[in-house]
Amino acid sequence: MAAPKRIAFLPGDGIGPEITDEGAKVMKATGERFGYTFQIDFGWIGGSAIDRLKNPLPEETLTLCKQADAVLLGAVGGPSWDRNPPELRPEKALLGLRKELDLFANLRPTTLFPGLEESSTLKAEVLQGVDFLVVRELTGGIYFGEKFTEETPAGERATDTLVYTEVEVERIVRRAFEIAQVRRGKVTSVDKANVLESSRLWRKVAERVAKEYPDVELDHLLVDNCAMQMIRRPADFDVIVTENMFGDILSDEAAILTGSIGLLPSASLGEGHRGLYEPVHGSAPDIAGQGVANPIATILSVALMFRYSFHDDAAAKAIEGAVNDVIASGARTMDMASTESLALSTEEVGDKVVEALKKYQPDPTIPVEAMMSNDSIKM
Ligand SMILES: NC(=O)c1ccc[n+]([C@@H]2O[C@H](COP(=O)([O-])OP(=O)(O)OC[C@H]3O[C@@H](n4cnc5c(N)ncnc54)[C@H](O)[C@@H]3O)[C@@H](O)[C@H]2O)c1
Ligand SMILES: CC(C)[C@H](C(=O)O)[C@@H](O)C(=O)O
Ligand SMILES: [Mg+2]
Repeated sequence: MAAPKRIAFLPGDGIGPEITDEGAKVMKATGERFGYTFQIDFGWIGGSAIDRLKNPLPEETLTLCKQADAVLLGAVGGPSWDRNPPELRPEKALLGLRKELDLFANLRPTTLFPGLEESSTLKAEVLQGVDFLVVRELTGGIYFGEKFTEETPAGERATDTLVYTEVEVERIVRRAFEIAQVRRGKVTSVDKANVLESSRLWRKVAERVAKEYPDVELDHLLVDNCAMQMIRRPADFDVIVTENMFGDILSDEAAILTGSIGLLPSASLGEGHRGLYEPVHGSAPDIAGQGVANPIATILSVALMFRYSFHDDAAAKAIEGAVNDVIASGARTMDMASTESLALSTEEVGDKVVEALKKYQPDPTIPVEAMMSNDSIKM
């Protein structure tokens, strides 16, 4: 048997521990079926790390992540730390980890699960065929620019700067084109080139890179228009590539198409195989500790781990197929259920995915490569 995969396991805050338990359960069940073993190393991160070690991203956690094949993260943050100084905020850990591991490409797929059309606030006919991927730049832009606050005669003045270099834009745009080549061959580059200098650079680089991918169609949208088109004609999108903050906002908006933010997974990748896998949503302090959070975003993030870090599409597809089967069977956590009384717990949904995974049979008439949509990229 191959060497165990090393997993840095970072549950974090709020619902983080509840959902990552289910993610780990599904990861182990997938391992049993597809021949993997795991060395799972726990690390403190976020608010819980501040409370224990006075540091949102302790050195030992960072080392664990650097030594790992993949990182599985729950979420960080919560009201107890909201008044902390910037260096002692839970979110600082997330940004630090992304930067330290150079995870510049954040993939956030959005697909419609048959049977969940009614969970969305949008009309079912608008949602038919929704299957797109937001490729969010993750280590640059306004999140990482110079920031400071100063006293002025007009009172306090706060500054955040939005900076991108050509190299940063090129590598993320290139990644988007590579992904589009194995999807439906369409990239929408989203910017605010009518106002921002950094967006004008973004657009120029996107156009230059596009020439190397004649099989992929490129179009541009201004971010405000994109926010509107995403709910007006969501099925038209294939790959959306955009800068850090626009990607953050647009990917939460995309949750409305699937019916719940509790369904959206993400993979954060660099140049190598190591990746960080986490749900798009946060620590949901309003429902933490109740055992009602939806674990599917985390479980689907584990599927992305198999696909992008272990290059095993069959295993990834098995998890996604099992989630499809569980949703089709009517199993729902509170956020997806039509009435609260019918809702299952976090753990019950995780158990059902494990059961479905054991029974899951790929369709033998479809080769694995043809089943991929959000799938393989050249890395
Ligand atoms: N990656 C991360 O760790 C991450 C991401 C986003 C926000 N945050 C942090 O999380 C905290 C809360 O942020 P927020 O409330 O703006 O966003 P949130 O995503 O935590 O919650 C928004 C809403 O969605 C619901 N929700 C989220 N995940 C759910 C799930 N799995 N199942 C069912 N319902 C779910 C919540 O109950 C809440 O009503 C903040 O401190 C924020 O900084 C962390
Ligand atoms: C918690 C926060 C720093 C983070 C972000 O803005 O990147 C989150 O919203 C996300 O989408 O992963
Ligand atoms: Mg976000």
